[in-house]
Formats: sequence, C-alpha cells, structure tokens
Amino acid sequence: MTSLQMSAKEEMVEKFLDAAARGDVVQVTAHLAQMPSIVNQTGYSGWTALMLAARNGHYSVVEKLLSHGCDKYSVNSSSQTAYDIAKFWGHRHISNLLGRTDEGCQRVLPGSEIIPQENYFSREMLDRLSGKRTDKTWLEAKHSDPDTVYLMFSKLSPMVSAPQEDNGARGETRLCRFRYEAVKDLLQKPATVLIFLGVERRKNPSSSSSSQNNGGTWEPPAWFAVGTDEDAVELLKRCREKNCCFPKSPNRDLLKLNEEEAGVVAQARSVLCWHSRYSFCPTCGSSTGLEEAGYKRSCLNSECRSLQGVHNTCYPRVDPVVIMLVVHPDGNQCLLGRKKIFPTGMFSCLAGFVEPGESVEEAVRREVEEESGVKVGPVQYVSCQPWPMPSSLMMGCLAIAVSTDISVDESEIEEARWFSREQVIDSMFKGARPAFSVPPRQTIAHQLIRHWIGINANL
Ligand SMILES: NC(=O)C1=CN([C@@H]2O[C@H](COP(=O)(O)OP(=O)(O)OC[C@H]3O[C@@H](n4cnc5c(N)ncnc54)[C@H](O)[C@@H]3O)[C@@H](O)[C@H]2O)C=CC1
Ligand SMILES: [Mg+2]
Ligand SMILES: [Mg+2]
Ligand SMILES: [Mg+2]
Ligand SMILES: [Zn+2]
Repeated sequence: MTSLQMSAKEEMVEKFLDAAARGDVVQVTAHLAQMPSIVNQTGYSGWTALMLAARNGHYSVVEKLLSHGCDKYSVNSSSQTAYDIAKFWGHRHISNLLGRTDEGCQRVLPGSEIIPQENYFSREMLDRLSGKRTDKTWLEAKHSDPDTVYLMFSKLSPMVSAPQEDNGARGETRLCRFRYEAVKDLLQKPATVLIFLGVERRKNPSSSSSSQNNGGTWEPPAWFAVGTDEDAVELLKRCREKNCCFPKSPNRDLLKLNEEEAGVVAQARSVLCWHSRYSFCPTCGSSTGLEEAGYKRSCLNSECRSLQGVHNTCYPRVDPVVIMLVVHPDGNQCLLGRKKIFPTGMFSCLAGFVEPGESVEEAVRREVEEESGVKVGPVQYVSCQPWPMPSSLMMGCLAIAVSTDISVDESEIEEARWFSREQVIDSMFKGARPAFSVPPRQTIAHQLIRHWIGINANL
C-alpha cells in the first residue's frame, strides 16, 4: 500500500468517525456500504465510531453500527467501553441498548469450549439408588449386613481420623467407617437420624466381601450416615482408629478429605443439616417425622395442607447460588472481590443466592451489579459445585462485563478490583510478588479463575 493510499484510507476513517460523532446516519451508512471493515476502526483519538456516537447520544447511529456487527466490547485508552461512555454522559437509552445480552463470549473468551476440571465435593462414589428408599425390606436387610458402612456425624460434623500435625505427618484426613455392631444401639435411639446414602459403584466383590441378596447374587456394600446427639467424647471411644475427631470448622476441615469421601460428605451433611432445621412443619408448626430413608420429612398432623400434593417443605433443600468470574471487555483482566471475613490478602469470585423467579444469567447480572457496580452482558455456564455449608449448589459462570467502573456494596464487599492476567497467574502459581492470594483449590472460585487462565493461555 502506498503512502497516498494510506492517507486516503485514514481520511475516510476520519470522515466516517466525524459522521458518527455528528449523528449523520446517512453518511455513516454510505461509508459502511463502501467499506464494511471500517466499522471497528479507530482514529487519532483511539475512539471507535460507536464510542463517539455513544458520547454524543446518537441512538440511531449506535443501532446502525451494531447492526453492522460493530464490536461493542472494545475499549479506549482509558479502558472505557461505549457502554461506559454512554452511561457517563447520561444517555440511558444508549447504555440500555449496549448493555443488552447477546453474542460476545467467543470474542472475549475464544476457546472457551475447554472442559473444566471436576470440582471438589462433586464426585459421586456411590450410586444413590433412590428407588430403594421406599423399600423397607431391602433397607432393613442392609442395616445388619456385615458389609454395610456407617459414617458417624455429631453436630453435623463427620468423625474423621486426622493426621497428627505436631509430628509433621502428612497423611490424609479420612472418614471413620463403622460396621453394624458398632452402631446398632445408636440406631434404636429416637433422636438418631439415619440416612441411606447409596451403594458402592464397584462391580466385583473383593475377597473379603460376602454380601448377597436373597437370590444369592453379590451386591455392593451400602452406606448410611448416622446423625446423633450423643456425647462426642463417648462416640470417639467407639472407633479403633488413631487421632479421631469431629472437626470444628467445616469450611476448613472438610476440604482435607480425598475427592471421593468429600462427595459422600457433601451428600450426607446437607441432608443432615436439613433434618436438624426442619423438626417442625413450616406450614402448621406440628412435629415432622422422617421417611424414605432420610429423604423426606412429613408433617405428623393429619389435617396439614402439606400432606396434599407435592410440597417442597417435605424434601431436602438445595439453595442455588451463582458464582462468577467477571471478565473485563478487553479479555485480559478479571474482577475479584474480598469480604471482610476473608483471610488477609485473599480475593475471590463474586457470588450470591439466586432469588425466586430468577434465571441463572439474571442472578449473575444482578449480584455483580449489586456488589461491584459493574454491568454484565453475556454469561456462560462453566460447571457447578455442591457446597454443603449447609446446602448450596454453586453454579459457576464466566461473565463478560460491559462496563468497567467499580463501586462496591460495602455491606458485603470490602474491596473489588480488576486484576490483570499476569497478576492472576503470579498469584495462582506463587510468583515472586503476588498481588493477592487466591482461594483454596477445593473451591469452585479457584477453579473458575484457573479455567479462565486456561482459556487465555490458548490465545
Ligand atoms: N465454593 C466457593 O468457591 C464459594 C462459596 N460461596 C458460598 O456461596 C454462598 C452465597 O454467597 P454470598 O456472597 O454470601 O451470597 P449473597 O451475595 O446473596 O449475600 C448473602 C446474603 O443473602 C441473603 N440470602 C438470600 N438467600 C439466602 C439463602 N438461601 N441462604 C442464606 N442467605 C440468603 C442473606 O441475607 C445473606 O447474608 C455463601 O454462603 C458461601 O457459602 C461463596 C463464595 C465462594
Ligand atoms: Mg450479594
Ligand atoms: Mg455475595
Ligand atoms: Mg444476594
Ligand atoms: Zn404441618
């Protein structure tokens, strides 16, 4: 290309940008017809036609540019999108238009089809066999089966054998497993809650297993959770393993189990938490009784409305929560926040409960805007994590910001910041001077951040 052609092209770009800034939709259309690739060009100011039209409130030019595939996520030298500019200058109709959801994931997150890692607490080691929950004969036979495994919970905490920290041992924290003989007295007590968790998924009997059903075929061992109010010190005496305890801090101690046992605990703990909170019927206040091997609680008042039809008060709760890594429109920064209760220096993904009648995508947009003031456009689901404190289901998403100014909701978030990809990599892989610390690897927050780095690494 000669210098004369270059300047002719530059001249055309400047004329196009000028038309957009003046709101001359006829001229803008003519330029786009003559040279479609002009749509995302920037002039000397580093602003696109969309930014200029947004600055001056020219709605029809903005519409025209968007209809020609203009990139609404590009940023000027101050990291502002056209959305930011329209909002700053008070052109609400334009910021609403630019804030609408549509395409955009592929541009900001190319390669986002990468399969995410499995999350902690999500592994299903047991087959839940929900059909057996109403089969009393089968369940009773399993109770006394010598292969059946019982897990013991006190105050919603499972008995574990923990490695001794003082002598530097680095063993694994493991669930203590009991046989029928060691718990049968507890099963007779009215306050005990017994939950059928499922049967092991393994297909072949090990040499020590002898469990058979009535037809004589081998069946994999069944697992139950026992929730009891008995004295914890006395309960610990029942176990032959060393260093047993009921950990005090679920948020910290339950993250030390292996993946398989963590999955079983996620199931057992959430159901036990629900029983501990639903002793009385939320509809009429009468006492409730346990049914279906621990998966139902029904009101004992025969007149109660909750006994007609399907009532969600009768079944264990799952509370949906959205958790999202918000990606800057430039694709190279992400938004992380910290709550006051976080350890010093730790930043994590924003999160919040889904409200009734709300989609996952809308919950992501609402929570991000409430907590950080940042507006989100496209939302992409990545993976989820059961979080048994007490019964959240964390739905992990990547979300693309359409605005970049931060204004935190101080009642919930102490600080929120954009971190560059380099800062995130440095913090995650313990670089020389990490800007912050990341949440532990067992959290979906950690995995979402890692997932985003993985996507970017493919650029
Ligand atoms: N696994 C992970 O990586 C992470 C897990 N989490 C979990 O997500 C949950 C939700 O995140 P937040 O930012 O606290 O939510 P949030 O931003 O919605 O604010 C929490 C507030 O929402 C209200 N709320 C609405 N529905 C509720 C419900 N069903 N249960 C309890 N409170 C409810 C309460 O006033 C509560 O204080 C947390 O409880 C936490 O356990 C949060 C961040 C990371
Ligand atoms: Mg919130
Ligand atoms: Mg929150
Ligand atoms: Mg909320
Ligand atoms: Zn009732």
